[in-house]
Amino acid sequence: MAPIVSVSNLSKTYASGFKALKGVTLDIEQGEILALLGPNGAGKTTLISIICGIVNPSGGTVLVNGHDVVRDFRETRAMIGLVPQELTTDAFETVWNTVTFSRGLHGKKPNPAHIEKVLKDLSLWDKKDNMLRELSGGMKRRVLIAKALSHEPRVLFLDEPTAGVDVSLRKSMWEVVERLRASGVTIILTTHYIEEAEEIADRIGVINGGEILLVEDKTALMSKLGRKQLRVDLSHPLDAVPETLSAYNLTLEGDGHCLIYDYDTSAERTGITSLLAALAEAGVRLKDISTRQSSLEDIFVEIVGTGR
Ligand SMILES: Nc1ncnc2c1ncn2[C@@H]1O[C@H](COP(=O)(O)OP(=O)(O)OP(=O)(O)O)[C@@H](O)[C@H]1O
Repeated sequence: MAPIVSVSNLSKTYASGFKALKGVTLDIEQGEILALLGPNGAGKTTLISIICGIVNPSGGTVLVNGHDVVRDFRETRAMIGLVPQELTTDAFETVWNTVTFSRGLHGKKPNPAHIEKVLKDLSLWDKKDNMLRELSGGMKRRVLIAKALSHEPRVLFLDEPTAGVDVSLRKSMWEVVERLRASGVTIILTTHYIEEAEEIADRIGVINGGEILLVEDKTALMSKLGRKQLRVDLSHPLDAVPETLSAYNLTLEGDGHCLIYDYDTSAERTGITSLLAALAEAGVRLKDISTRQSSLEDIFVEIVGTGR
């Protein structure tokens, strides 16, 4: 299937001369959840803004369902919903009117039944006649999502949807995202919460310094770059790693009370069995052993740190 969004060789130089995007190429598949991770200033918002037609590119192209975002602006904009970081609508307007108005802005005919469904899905139905200023922060965020869904977009961009949101609301927003995906909407989210990407994304894109460093299936990424660590707590501290264990690349930590062994999860043999035998052979007595899997966060820090 052709990608729903196709970005090729996209660049953006702002009027100040700053190069925010340097030749970004990225295909987004229909129906997936793609999380874009990157440090502050990486270019995430710039990329999203160009796809949504809010910022003009300096070079390259973006196609949404085959339409160019610059040339066929109306068609592409109608297919996209954008949930920005902040609510900028009139605080004295009601939820119902705000969301209904949003639909009209995209040139769609009124459809009260759709607006009702969106508000119900987002648990905002009982607040439909409230003014925005009467809502809690979390409800205001859900209004932003409702606005973005008002015109039935096929692609939804969420720019840090859960920044500053409490844990339970974050989980309920993830459920909303999951339901949207189940209904066929393609979702791209930027986030600083790596745990969020780990939880809900199908693919992870890492962007830094205006360049895409990697786009990969989440599970494949975790198993390819994920490493495991075996921690061996010792009954008696060691001054140094015994000579006979030098082949294992062990590190001694905790004032000699703990040996750390890094191993590759994808390797056929992890070497754990022979390590444990070698430890016994060397007369090293164990108190406890535990393992730790590197998280997406460890992987992210490694990728961004080395710029690979
Ligand atoms: N209008 C502008 N004029 C000049 N430079 C800009 C403009 N907008 C953004 N930039 C610069 O482009 C770079 C990328 O910004 P962008 O907002 O895309 O990053 P981001 O990845 O979304 O960051 P954050 O995670 O902090 O939201 C930053 O260095 C920023 O200062």
